[in-house]
Amino acid sequence: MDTATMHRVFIDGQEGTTGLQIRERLQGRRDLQLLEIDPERRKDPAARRALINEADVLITCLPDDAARESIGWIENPRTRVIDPSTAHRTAEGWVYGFPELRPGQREAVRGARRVAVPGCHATGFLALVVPLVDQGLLPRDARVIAHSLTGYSGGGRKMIQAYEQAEGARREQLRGPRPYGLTLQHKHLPEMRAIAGLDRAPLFQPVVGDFYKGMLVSVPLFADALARPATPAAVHELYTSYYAGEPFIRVMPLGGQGALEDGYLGAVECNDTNRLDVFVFGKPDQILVVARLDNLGKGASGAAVQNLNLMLGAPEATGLD
Ligand SMILES: NC(=O)C1=CN([C@@H]2O[C@H](COP(=O)(O)OP(=O)(O)OC[C@H]3O[C@@H](n4cnc5c(N)ncnc54)[C@H](OP(=O)(O)O)[C@@H]3O)[C@@H](O)[C@H]2O)C=CC1
Ligand SMILES: CC(=O)N[C@@H](CCC(=O)OP(=O)(O)O)C(=O)O
Repeated sequence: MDTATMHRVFIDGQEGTTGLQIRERLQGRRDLQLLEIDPERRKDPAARRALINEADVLITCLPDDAARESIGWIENPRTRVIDPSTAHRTAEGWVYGFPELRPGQREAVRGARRVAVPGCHATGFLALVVPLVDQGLLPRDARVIAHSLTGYSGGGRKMIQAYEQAEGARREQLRGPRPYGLTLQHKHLPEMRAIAGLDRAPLFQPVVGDFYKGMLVSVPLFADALARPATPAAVHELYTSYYAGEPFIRVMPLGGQGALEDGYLGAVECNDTNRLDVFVFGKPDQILVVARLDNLGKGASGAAVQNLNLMLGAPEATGLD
């Protein structure tokens, strides 16, 4: 393909955690031309503005305010946007970039001019909860609880440095898992509630651990609080048929058979892929559903590239599948 027919992509924030991972996934793509900014000028508004308006697709791997600013500089009507930041996930005029979420979503992404990449915790949560709500098993007014265990890369460059450069007593402290979001106001709550169509936000509590990446999002359910009687096997069957044919979502055997090690569920087995594994555990009166993903894969950069491919009419595979 010559450069005149290649899709021009500009990653604003190309040196950050998400930006670097997107670039890695796009390496070697012959249908794309990556517009590179001079590293010395990567925060220079004039240099960024020029590339933004040269691009067919702008990907904003930036803090929320910088992402809003970058998108505000678009003058070229051809420039489409993929925004991995938190700024537009429930905003009017934006498509939520989770193609597998429900029928029609993939088509909506294909035709979209503005796509918001879901948050990593929200990706796991919604993969579990949307099928239950849409199939009428989980009432919209349910009181939903969710936990998430995540690697530290989700906290961006600063947190990565904090973990990787710690020494002495501080290093010892960081070995232990650390619950956070303890005001119960995590920034993913608005998208969790709105996209799932729940009447109220879940009670959500994440934990960060001393490992680079990998994520387990879990939602416990009492069987008698569901809209109709359901066993773990019935919930497993529901997910299996809901996600049938989806290349990146894998419903694992009931009870995690064959996927647990001495009864333990690993958090890192989807790393370096765009995959999300769904697990169903339980006994007759209690059900636990768990999503496993790479927080930097299906939880961020993999999802961004999957959306980019759909928008460009390219094969959906993300380079690291
Ligand atoms: N959708 C998802 O699942 C995920 C999304 N994110 C989101 O993606 C965005 C980036 O996160 P992440 O990659 O982890 O963050 P990082 O901190 O690793 O990277 C952000 C990058 O943006 C640069 N930057 C900051 N301000 C400006 C500016 N005004 N102009 C140009 N560059 C700027 C930073 O440079 P410097 O370091 O020099 O300041 C850094 O290189 C955030 O909004 C985050 O919320 C993150 C993880 C998952
Ligand atoms: C460990 C850690 O701090 N993780 C981040 C994950 C952020 C994320 O997924 O993404 P967005 O920034 O795009 O929302 C957090 O929980 O806020």
